Amino acid sequence: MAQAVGLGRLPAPLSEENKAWMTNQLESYSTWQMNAAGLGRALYILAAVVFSAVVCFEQYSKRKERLSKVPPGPFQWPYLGSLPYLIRTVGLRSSTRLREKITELAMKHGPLMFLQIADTQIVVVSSGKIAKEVLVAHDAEFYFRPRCLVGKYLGFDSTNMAFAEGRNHWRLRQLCDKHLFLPECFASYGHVQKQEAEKMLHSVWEATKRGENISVRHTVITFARNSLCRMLLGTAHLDIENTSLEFNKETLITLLDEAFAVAGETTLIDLTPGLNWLDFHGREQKMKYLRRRLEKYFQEILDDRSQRLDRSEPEAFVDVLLSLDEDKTLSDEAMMGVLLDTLVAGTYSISASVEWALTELVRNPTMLENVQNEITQVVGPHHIVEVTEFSQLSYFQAIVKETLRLHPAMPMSIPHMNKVATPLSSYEIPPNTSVVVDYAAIGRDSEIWPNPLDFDPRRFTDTDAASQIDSFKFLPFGYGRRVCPGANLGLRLLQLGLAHLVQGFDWIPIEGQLPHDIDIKESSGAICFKSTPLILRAIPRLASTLYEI
Ligand code: HEM
Repeated sequence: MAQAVGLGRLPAPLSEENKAWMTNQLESYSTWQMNAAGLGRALYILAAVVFSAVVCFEQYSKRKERLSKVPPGPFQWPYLGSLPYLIRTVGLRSSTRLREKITELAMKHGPLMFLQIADTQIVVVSSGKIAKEVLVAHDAEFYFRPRCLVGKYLGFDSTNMAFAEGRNHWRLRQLCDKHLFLPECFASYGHVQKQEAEKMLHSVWEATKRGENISVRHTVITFARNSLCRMLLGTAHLDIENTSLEFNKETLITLLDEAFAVAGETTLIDLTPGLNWLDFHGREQKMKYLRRRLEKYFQEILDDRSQRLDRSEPEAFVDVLLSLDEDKTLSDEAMMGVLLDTLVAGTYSISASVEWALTELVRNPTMLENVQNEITQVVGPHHIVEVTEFSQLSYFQAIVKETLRLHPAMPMSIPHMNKVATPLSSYEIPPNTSVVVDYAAIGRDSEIWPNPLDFDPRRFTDTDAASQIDSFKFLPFGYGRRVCPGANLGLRLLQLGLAHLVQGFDWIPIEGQLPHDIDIKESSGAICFKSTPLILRAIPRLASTLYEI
């Protein structure tokens, strides 16, 4: 046995047998250790799997329970909903087929459809019966508007009429109803509307003398925009040659056209705030820039009108707004919002409707002849039709109503929204759901309208349109608290414009086209125009003195 100085007795070296035994023990220990670690890991994985399964199951059950309460709709992926399908069929940043696709899906899934797109829930209503529940029984619940980029920028932080809510909305509507939209108010601007209609007649006549074809859309937009601008902003600034101020007619036309184009182009990104970060094309930047220009433009008008205001005799609606608001309860933004709202909503919806009516009349020459004969019978050959004569023109009125049924200028409502869970039919609509009423689908419902896609004014010759609206058979102006406030004014200008064009001219397709070559494809966008502008030949049919102004 070895002896080391100061270390005491050292253990004897291991025998070969012991060494082997130890190695064996160590090996089995490390195998055991490895097995234990593996087991731990396995248990950990198992726990994670069980936990995930429980969470998934819970999520699945919740989702199943939630989906069992909401109306039917297309297949929904967890978190993404129907986004992948819509991206595939419509595209993320395209507005072209979105409305069409939604209507198509609703035809497949029923008159009350639920659509989940990422973080946004949408309900689409396409029958009059359910629309009545939304707009009458639950009008107070579905009266709100979802937040969106258009409301933020072009609605001047949702202070305008289309996006304001609660007291602010109610106040704006009261004010506009009382000073602009009541028949006796807009009738007081009758001379302005008449002058603009006569100017339109004159401009078409001049174009026929030059042998030009007529762009009906351009002609009617000019008439509607000029009429509304003069009623809302006054005549002065439209004609003024004032180099120190930015406002002039050209600026206004550009701004309104841009606002109309931007506001109408709803894409999937607009519908779903959670996808706003995908706005690589800078739509938000475009709106921001447009809002700055609109603000500058309208501020100059407000300042200018405030200075020149003769409080005893307001010339235009803007003067009424300013004189009513000496206590400053209406912000400048709210005034700008209302002016922009009414100019854009009014100009383009009236023009789209007149263009559709004339499209159908040229496609059906007998109807055009019949309506011209009726106007000649009632009005005679020596003067141009007056607003007071419209009530005697029953066939003409039927044409207007049939146009609004088959081609409503605003085919879908601006989205409504509920803030609390709301029962609808036998379902429950979760809070913060956007509710879109498909007004076009209601007017084309084959259960109510036989051959719904045929343009047939006889549907309205013997019936009272108001009762059709009250029974929710067609709703061109919406209904309830969000009903179009400009419906009566819109109808008046639509009739005025159409009656002048139809009385003043025979309308025929341009050379090389037959009546039925004129297509009735619809544009995308919130306001639905014919997809290609209507270009026609006009042939004067009255004594030339009637076209002079
Ligand atoms: C043929 C003419 C017109 C048609 C077919 C039409 C149709 C409509 C429709 C369907 C709505 C949406 C209702 C909803 O959200 O459920 C609406 C709203 C609106 N319209 Fe019209 N409109 C016309 C003319 C006008 C005119 C001339 C003006 C103003 C001068 C106007 C101003 C508005 C405004 C401000 C709103 C938003 C109302 C709110 O949210 O409280 N519209 N319109």
